[in-house]
Amino acid sequence: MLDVVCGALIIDGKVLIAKRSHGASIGKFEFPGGKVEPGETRKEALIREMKEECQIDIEQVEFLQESVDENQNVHLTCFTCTAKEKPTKLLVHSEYIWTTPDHIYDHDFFETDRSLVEKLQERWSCLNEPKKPKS
Ligand SMILES: Nc1nc2c([nH]c(=O)n2[C@H]2C[C@H](O)[C@@H](COP(=O)(O)OP(=O)(O)OP(=O)(O)O)O2)c(=O)[nH]1
Repeated sequence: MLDVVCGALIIDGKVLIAKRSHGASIGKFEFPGGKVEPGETRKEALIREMKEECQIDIEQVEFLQESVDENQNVHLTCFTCTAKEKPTKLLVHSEYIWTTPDHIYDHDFFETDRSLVEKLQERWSCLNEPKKPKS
């Protein structure tokens, strides 16, 4: 089973989806991410993939949901995360779209991610609550 991690990057009340520019699923939208390498934790893998694919340092990395696709033989783990800066350069994707969970499937997005997107919808209002100042 392929161990894959992906990141729902949330900035300014929107989540990033990215279009694959190569490989088997070219043209499909996904959450950026990739395969976990030997010796890495899943969180470490996501931090590395977000740096490689989007040139950003992610923060507040929190487990969201996992799913198993028996057909593709993929175990997918999704984390929510944020960053100080939005990615500016397209490195391995051909397009970035900032959207909300309700509109992710307006695009040709991985069906395997359905349960991840549902969990993101459930958590969305919490994730976007303004942070209370510390007293
Ligand atoms: N990144 C990512 N992959 C996903 C998602 N949903 C989903 O089924 N996948 C699948 C597609 C691929 O079979 C696998 C990820 O493989 P990949 O080829 O992107 O991984 P990678 O970046 O490490 O690959 P590589 O090009 O370095 O070999 O997981 C998703 O939301 N994000």
